[in-house]
Amino acid sequence: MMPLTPDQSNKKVGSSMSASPSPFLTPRPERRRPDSRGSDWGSNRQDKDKETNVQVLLRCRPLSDDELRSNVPRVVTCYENKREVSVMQTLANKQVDRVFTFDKVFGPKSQQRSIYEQAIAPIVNEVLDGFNCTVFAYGQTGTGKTYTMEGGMRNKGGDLPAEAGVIPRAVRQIFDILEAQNADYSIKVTFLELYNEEITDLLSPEDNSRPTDEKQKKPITLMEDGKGSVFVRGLEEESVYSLNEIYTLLERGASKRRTAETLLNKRSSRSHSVFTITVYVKETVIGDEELIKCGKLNLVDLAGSENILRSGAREGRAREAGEINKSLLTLGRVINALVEHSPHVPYRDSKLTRILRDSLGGKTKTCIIATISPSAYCMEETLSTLDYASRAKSIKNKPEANQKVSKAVLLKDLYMEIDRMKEDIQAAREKNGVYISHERFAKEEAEKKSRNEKIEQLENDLSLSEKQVASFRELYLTEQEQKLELESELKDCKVNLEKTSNTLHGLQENYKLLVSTLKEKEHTISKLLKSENALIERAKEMCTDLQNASDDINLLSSKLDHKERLEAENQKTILNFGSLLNGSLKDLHTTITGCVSQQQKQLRSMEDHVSSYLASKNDAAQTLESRINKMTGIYTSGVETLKELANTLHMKASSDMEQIQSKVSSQTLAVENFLATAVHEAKDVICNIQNSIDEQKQLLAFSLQQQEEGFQQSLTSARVVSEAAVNFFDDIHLRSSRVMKILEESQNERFQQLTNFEKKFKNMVFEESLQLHIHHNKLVSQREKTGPFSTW
Ligand SMILES: Nc1ncnc2c1ncn2[C@@H]1O[C@H](COP(=O)(O)OP(=O)(O)OP(=O)(O)O)[C@@H](O)[C@H]1O
Repeated sequence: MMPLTPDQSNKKVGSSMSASPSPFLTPRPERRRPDSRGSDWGSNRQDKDKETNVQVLLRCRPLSDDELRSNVPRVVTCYENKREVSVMQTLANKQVDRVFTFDKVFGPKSQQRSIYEQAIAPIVNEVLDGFNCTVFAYGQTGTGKTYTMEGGMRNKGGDLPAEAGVIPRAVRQIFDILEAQNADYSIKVTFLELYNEEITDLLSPEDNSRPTDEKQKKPITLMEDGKGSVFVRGLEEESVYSLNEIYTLLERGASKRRTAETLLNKRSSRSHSVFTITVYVKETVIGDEELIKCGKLNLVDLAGSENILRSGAREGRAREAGEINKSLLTLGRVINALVEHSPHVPYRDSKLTRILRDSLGGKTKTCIIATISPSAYCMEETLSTLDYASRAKSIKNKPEANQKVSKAVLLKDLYMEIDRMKEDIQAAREKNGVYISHERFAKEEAEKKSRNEKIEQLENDLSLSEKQVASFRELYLTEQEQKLELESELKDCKVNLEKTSNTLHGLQENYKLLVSTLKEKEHTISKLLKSENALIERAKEMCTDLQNASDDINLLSSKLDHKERLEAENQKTILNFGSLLNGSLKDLHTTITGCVSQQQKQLRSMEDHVSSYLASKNDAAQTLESRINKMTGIYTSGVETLKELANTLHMKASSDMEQIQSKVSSQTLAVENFLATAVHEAKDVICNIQNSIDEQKQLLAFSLQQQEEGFQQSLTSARVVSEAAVNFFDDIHLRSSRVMKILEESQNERFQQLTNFEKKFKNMVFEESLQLHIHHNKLVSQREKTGPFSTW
């Protein structure tokens, strides 16, 4: 490594926040030459036209241990691949997700290293290419701005720890690249703090003669260089030659930063800090001239935007928070004005915005890291940060590479700087007298000596540069000659141009003609299009009709299906009913047959009964007859005996005959009367019996007849019932088959109608497409006739 201008002492200079490479106050444009890395270094004219948006990255920190312990709900989800972050918001009892998109999104699990490699390393490369770049962290207090920007500085062994943030990593990358290129370089750093609108130098050496507060925080002024750029006058600019040196400075500066414990962060930064690293790299160029390339990286850690009540800030802290919010508010207004392209951008309203002027809407390449917390308790601030960052995405900067400075210029600038410093010292002496310690005097003397040596060296370089200027002059002359040649070429070109313009005129006439034909054609085409549209409309209507018809058919077929299903169900029910009825008829039939057979049995038994009864009656009549016959026999024998007795008596006593005769005759008369009455009675009895038998017979016959009639009647009624059931089923069957037939017919009819309609439709479409085709052909032939220039 060969550090350029090894200026061993600290020096006080005006540190510019603008694009001009401090400490060279008047950088001059030099001839452009290709960069050793292959980039078009110094291609400022091209760069000027290139607008780039401010890059906005979002980082969401993990929940802290306290938050995890108290089970704080998370409302933020990061989708790193989609570069989106969504916040779950509850509005009027409804969950609403607000989604924001950024250039890059880093979730709670993302590591310092990956953030650096993905987002910051390319920016550092741009710095080494001669651009001014700014990275700043913005977010609510306690969301990890300082963690992201600083993190852990270095391990005991000097290595970077895993939690090292953007600043230590950027510094390391710069050194690593320059060393690897074996470049001739010089690095200078400044570290300032902006607290309650006062700038202090975090790198100034401690002065033990001053009271504690004063010695640590020397106010420094912000000045404008008259060209719109801002620089900080009196800011310590330290030259650094090694990584360790820079880390020591960083640690010293960081330890001086004002921090305090708030409810939201145990070590809350109460100020904005700006760490600037300026890299000068010597370039070898054609001839003897040496050019110096300069790039600057501003790493800004803003104080946290905070809700004063929630952060628990009071009195001094509250004023602090108020100032912080005020400067952040101005930053917000500046961002809004830039996004809305307002004619006035209120940069001057706060020191923070004055310092960041070139980074917002200027020539610097800027990257904002917005930090948020996933906690539901911080949702309001998270949404405000996301809105802020989203708006910042639209800010456009016009990055320009810093112009390279020749050594001569550098030398001149250094002289001027020395003069100015001398003037400063003189002024200071004249005012109060200045005390400089021996040590410091010796140091400054040594510094002066080395500077003088440097000046000498630069003077040598200057003479070389002058030689180079001479060669450039020659180059200029040749270029002048070339210019003359070009001018004559230009004249020729003009003549050609005139000719071409004449041809163009002719062509324009042609064009007009063509335009009119084109218009006509367009008219025809528009008509054609209209008819086409009409056709399309009709086709659409037909399609809708067809659709409707098909819908109807579908409906009908679904209805038919339904009906068929119903009929099938009905038939099933009827069949069931029929089988049931058949069963019951069979049962009835069996019951009736059983009944008939029973009745027949009964009749038969009755007949048997009657016949046995008649037989018994007959027997009784016969016994009665036999008895009567016997009685008649007895009577006749009695009569004969009586006649014999009368004869004997007649024989025995003739005297008493008359008496006896009279008696006998009376007796006979009596007996005869008795017999006559007995016979009569017997005859009556027989007659009665006969009558009763007849009556019984009649009764039996009548009951038999009635039974038979009843049986016949039940038989006929059963027959009638079964006949009626059969008729009923036949009727149902007939009706269902008729319905089926009707349905089939209607279906066929519909189908026929549809096929007819389809045919008609196809015919129509065919005819219309034919017509279209004919039209189209006509038009094509017309176009072909009118010539090749006509277009559709
Ligand atoms: N990504 C992260 N991973 C782990 N810890 C983190 C992360 N971000 C922040 N922290 C921790 O959260 C705490 C607050 O972070 P930090 O001080 O960086 O916040 P800040 O935004 O700078 O706050 P302030 O604005 O108050 O200075 C610290 O203890 C830090 O270590």
